[in-house]
Amino acid sequence: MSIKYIASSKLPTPFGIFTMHGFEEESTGKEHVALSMGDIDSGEPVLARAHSECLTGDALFSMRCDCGYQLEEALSSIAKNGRGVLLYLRQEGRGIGLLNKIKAYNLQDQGADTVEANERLGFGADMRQYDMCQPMLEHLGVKAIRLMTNNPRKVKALSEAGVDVVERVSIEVGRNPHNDGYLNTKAAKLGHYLKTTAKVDISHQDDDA
Ligand SMILES: Nc1nc2c(ncn2[C@@H]2O[C@H](COP(=O)(O)OP(=O)(O)OP(=O)(O)O)[C@@H](O)[C@H]2O)c(=O)[nH]1
Ligand SMILES: [Zn+2]
Repeated sequence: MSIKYIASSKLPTPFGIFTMHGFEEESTGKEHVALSMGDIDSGEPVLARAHSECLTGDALFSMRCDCGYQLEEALSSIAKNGRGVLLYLRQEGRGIGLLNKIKAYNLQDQGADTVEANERLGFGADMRQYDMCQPMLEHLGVKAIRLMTNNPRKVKALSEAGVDVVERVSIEVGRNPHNDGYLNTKAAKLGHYLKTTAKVDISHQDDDA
């Protein structure tokens, strides 16, 4: 994929001062951002996250998913570590876009799980691509990463795209009653490395009492 580097600036956050780098996909015009901190071009593996956009979780405090919590955890871990990079990838709703994600949420409100909802709308469960990551990391001088993710497909896709992922670092945060089922579905159907919460069906417990 052809990616054009556009500009960099400071980005002060509650976690520390990052440098923000803006990139543009030449074929689609999609804009992606990298936030970096510390020395990331020394060749030493860099703590990294490739975070796909989730407007609802990242900006609107949604508790339906774990995205906002993971974004915060990733930035906080990078700051504590003193060096690292977060790629903020503009592929909302696992690549189906915001408005389709709202349609998918509507189906989930009626009982579908996150995978079934995508499929009912005619999409695959996960439509994302990670081809932009390698050129973004190369521009930043990053040679190898320790990737914060629970998603085995992400590790595989990044490796296949030419990124040297030397380690997977677990990032399991933010489980709550609103995203419990969503996280269990991610583990069961998408293969995420997440502890699942056991569901005990108590609906018939008193039937013979
Ligand atoms: N279609 C759809 N997309 C969702 C739903 N919930 C969250 N998303 C999107 O899923 C993506 C989550 O991306 P990541 O944070 O990279 O998470 P991940 O691939 O599950 O893997 P991790 O690295 O373990 O977090 C974002 O693009 C969200 O907008 C949903 O119910 N339906
Ligand atoms: Zn989300």
